[in-house]
Amino acid sequence: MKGAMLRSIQATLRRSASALSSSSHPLRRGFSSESAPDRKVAVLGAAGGIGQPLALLMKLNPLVSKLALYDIAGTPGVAADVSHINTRSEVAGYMGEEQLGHALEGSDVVIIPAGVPRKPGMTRDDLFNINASIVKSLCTAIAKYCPNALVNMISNPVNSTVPIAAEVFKKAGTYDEKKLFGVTTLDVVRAKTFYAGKANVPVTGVDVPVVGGHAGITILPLFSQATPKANNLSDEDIKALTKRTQDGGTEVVEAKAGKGSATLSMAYAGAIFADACLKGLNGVPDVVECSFVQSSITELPFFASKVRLGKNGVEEVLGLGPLSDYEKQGLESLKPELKASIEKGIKFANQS
Ligand SMILES: NC(=O)c1ccc[n+]([C@@H]2O[C@H](COP(=O)([O-])OP(=O)(O)OC[C@H]3O[C@@H](n4cnc5c(N)ncnc54)[C@H](O)[C@@H]3O)[C@@H](O)[C@H]2O)c1
Ligand SMILES: O=C(O)C[C@H](O)C(=O)O
Repeated sequence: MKGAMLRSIQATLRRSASALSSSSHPLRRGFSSESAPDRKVAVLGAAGGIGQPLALLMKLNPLVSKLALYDIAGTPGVAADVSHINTRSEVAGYMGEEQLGHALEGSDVVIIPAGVPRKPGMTRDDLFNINASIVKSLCTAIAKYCPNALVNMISNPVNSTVPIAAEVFKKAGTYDEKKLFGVTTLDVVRAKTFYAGKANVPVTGVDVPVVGGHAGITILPLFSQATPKANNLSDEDIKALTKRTQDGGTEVVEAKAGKGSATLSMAYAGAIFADACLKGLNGVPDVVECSFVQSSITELPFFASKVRLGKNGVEEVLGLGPLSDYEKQGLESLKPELKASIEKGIKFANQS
């Protein structure tokens, strides 16, 4: 019995490794390691629940030549572990504030999953008091040591931490709106999974844009634009899918029952988004992902929508496209909450 189980696990691992090494895998498409330019990626919060699997996935990405893993504790072990994987990038671990500058220097992309996660009963905004200060100090260091890097903000509440980062960069004189991203890819990942399940279509071909922000009703999946089109979904189905996408984070927080929030699916989503940023930097055409960025597609200064990525980061913020009446309502309902979260971040960054 044990032998059969072991053989089955080994077969699964072999299949996963072979899928990852295939040039059609989303994390490998675009360049072979031989033709890709040198790119340094830094992960801040690398010893955490998201940081560790994200470090693994970035180590598997052939577009990365240097991987810097930074945390306030625990990075030497994570870095030693990940560094033994026989892929392109050189890995270095950095621990404690005095090593943060070295971790950041020369970075092309900085991914930030540093900070505390939710426990059941908490909103993402309940994390503000702790995470706002963490993000502020990390962004101050980014402005000093790698002001040209693309910043992928994962730390919650994203609706406030992205405006905080923007204000810190403005004060430092380094702000470039094309280079700051709130990572909302997990909302897209969830919307695709839930839609494929309900519509009974293969998930690999599914696309669903998700706009707005990254908390509760500010997460607005646009199922009217989902592809392939599903004719078997009722209005009630779309409402249920919307609610499940909006509550996806809470579903995981409750299932983990006090042991944190989404880490593995977030690491996957974070790796997909960072890979898209790297492809854009490398000049791969037509790289489009949803992200929470500085925006003028609504009256709000930051908004998540489809974004075309290029050699300088954001190349174009794409519009919302045609919305159903239900989505139009959702859009109007989310604006006051999103506006308040953005303003809270801006106020925090400027008062302390
Ligand atoms: N954007 C999203 O879709 C999304 C999804 C899931 C989680 N998150 C958020 O990501 C964050 C991290 O979640 P997690 O589950 O990995 O938490 P975690 O507690 O497991 O890990 C966080 C890590 O951050 C480190 N850290 C704390 N202060 C730091 C600092 N000043 N500098 C560097 N590192 C620091 C901790 O030492 C820890 O290793 C949370 O805020 C969570 O809400 C966002
Ligand atoms: O829900 C959380 O607190 C974490 C994250 O924002 C998520 O969407 O899973």
